[in-house]
Amino acid sequence: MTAITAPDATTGPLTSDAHGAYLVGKEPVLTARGVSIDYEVEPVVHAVKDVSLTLHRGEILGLAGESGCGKTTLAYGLNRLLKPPALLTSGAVTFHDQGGEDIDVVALSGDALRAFRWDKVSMVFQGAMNSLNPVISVRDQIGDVLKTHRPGMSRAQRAVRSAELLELVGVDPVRLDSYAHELSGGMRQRVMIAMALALNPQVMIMDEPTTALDVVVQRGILREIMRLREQLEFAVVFITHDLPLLLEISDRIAVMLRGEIVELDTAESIFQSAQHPYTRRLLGSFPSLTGDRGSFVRTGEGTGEHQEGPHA
Ligand SMILES: Nc1ncnc2c1ncn2[C@@H]1O[C@H](COP(=O)(O)OP(=O)(O)OP(=O)(O)O)[C@@H](O)[C@H]1O
Repeated sequence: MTAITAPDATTGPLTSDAHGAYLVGKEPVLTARGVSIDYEVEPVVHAVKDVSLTLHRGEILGLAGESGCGKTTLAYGLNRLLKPPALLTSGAVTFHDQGGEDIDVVALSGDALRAFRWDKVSMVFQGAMNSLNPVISVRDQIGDVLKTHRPGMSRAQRAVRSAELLELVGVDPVRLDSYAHELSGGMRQRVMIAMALALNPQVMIMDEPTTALDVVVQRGILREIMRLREQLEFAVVFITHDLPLLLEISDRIAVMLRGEIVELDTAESIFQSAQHPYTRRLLGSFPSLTGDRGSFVRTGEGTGEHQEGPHA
């Protein structure tokens, strides 16, 4: 088996071909069993149907499928972010905490639920970069997360941690004094990722985290996420329409069709030997995945993005 090396921060593919090797011996961190979620409207929308999956420590699990298949609804269900008319009608979601405790996510409420979100599982939303508060500095926004969830931290400790978090995501800590409008889209998204990382979550759910950004900025941020995942060992549920991208970054990919997971396998197997006709159709709908050029997906060759700097 090929040895795993950290991808170079500035050049080369986002991740190595041996990615799937991360799963060997890894414990589960989040499991969903028989999860069904409806939107209680007229007529009822069965958005997620009997979904079961296991996310392992440090794993990147890609969720693929066309618009409306239920990816976001499932992700919200995993993090207990569903709001009416969405309702989890059946199933279990269990978080397997680092200390060995199993947490019944569906049963959480009140303070325990608030602590669980951010602390154990955090989320970077689609378009999150637009949700930074325009009248509060980056310092105070990161500080607020720390103040709420780590009340024992002093102001000085919060300042140190906030600077460290910006450095982690490739933003110069002088930006702590900036406001959202003073930052580029890429920087704002990096700040959102810094906030999601603030409490050292064991799982991050990322829903189209870079879709609104241009390709060079997107790849810079993704590379940072890949590097941080190796450094901090959080697991990622990564949602995007961009199947070529998912094949490149994911350890495993779950393919959703009309609320169900129709195929779940390693990225390699999905690419080489997809079993479900829908998966094959989905792969076929991306010209870059077919023919000779398809090879760039697993190697990063020929994408013309090697000259890009790390702080795009
Ligand atoms: N508030 C709502 N009320 C009723 N139906 C909804 C609501 N939100 C989503 N749905 C429906 O639930 C289904 C799943 O939607 P969801 O947003 O989870 O899909 P998705 O795969 O994430 O799509 P996209 O990639 O476009 O975000 C769709 O049929 C959608 O129309």
